[in-house]
Amino acid sequence: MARLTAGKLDAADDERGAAGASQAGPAPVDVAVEHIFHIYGAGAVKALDDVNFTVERGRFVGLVGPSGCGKSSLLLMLAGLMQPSEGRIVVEGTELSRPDPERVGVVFQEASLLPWKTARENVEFPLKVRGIGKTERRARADAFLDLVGLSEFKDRLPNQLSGGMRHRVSIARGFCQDPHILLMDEPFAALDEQTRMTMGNELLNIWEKRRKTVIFVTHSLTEAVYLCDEVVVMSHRPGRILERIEIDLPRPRTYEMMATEKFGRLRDHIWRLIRKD
Ligand SMILES: Nc1ncnc2c1ncn2[C@@H]1O[C@H](COP(=O)(O)OP(=O)(O)OP(=O)(O)O)[C@@H](O)[C@H]1O
Repeated sequence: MARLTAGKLDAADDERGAAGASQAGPAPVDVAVEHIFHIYGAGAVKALDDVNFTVERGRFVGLVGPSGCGKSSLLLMLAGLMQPSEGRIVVEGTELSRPDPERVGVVFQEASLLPWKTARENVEFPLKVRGIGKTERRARADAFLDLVGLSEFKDRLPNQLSGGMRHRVSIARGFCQDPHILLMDEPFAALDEQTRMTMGNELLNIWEKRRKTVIFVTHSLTEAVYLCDEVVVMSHRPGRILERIEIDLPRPRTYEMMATEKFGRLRDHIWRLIRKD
């Protein structure tokens, strides 16, 4: 599997100084979720109830909570794809009122690739839409396909790839757009456990190199603890924030850490919060 050797990626490093997490002092707030309330369909379903939190630049933040608590709704709002009934989302100091893929990119649960385009063309496509020239977009797509270990498969169509490979293409496409903030809605949910673990490690490898701000929705508490700097725990619907939990495990994360007492304590704590709610 490709590692972090793609020189082109260094050249494209984030001009915002996205490695803010490693700089002295607190990193700037990248995303502020300000008192979000949301009601679907003429008051029939109250989905979110005063959701309020901030995410600092360069952090990997998990969003967990019981099924139907409003995680996907919140992510759609963070992507500018849906407006809340009340409250606002502020990204880099500006209110987000519409999709802005240069600032906020999204990787959905379904790999959602265009079936008639090759892996490389799929990764390139959003760059093409943004008017980036062929040479540059191809170089960027190839670098990220290399990073997710798919250099040899870049000319294959999605139906010629395994489920795990399609997800890798999808993740390469998300990072390739080089958004400041990357939203991920259960990107590995459809994968078997082994592929899921591998993909989690690949994602961390890319993130450690790029230090994007990541907001990652998952149902897996193990995955949340393993990947994240912080886990935001939501209540049953209508979703509220129950607690923000700092995951103070060292990086790089390793498989062995999962067997430690600290890892177990963090996971149990989140589980008890969700269960008792
Ligand atoms: N378009 C809609 N119209 C009406 N109700 C909706 C709509 N979309 C979502 N809901 C309801 O809003 C609530 C929150 O849904 P949402 O999909 O955001 O939750 P979730 O936490 O992502 O769920 P899951 O973990 O099961 O994916 C649920 O009760 C859902 O049924």
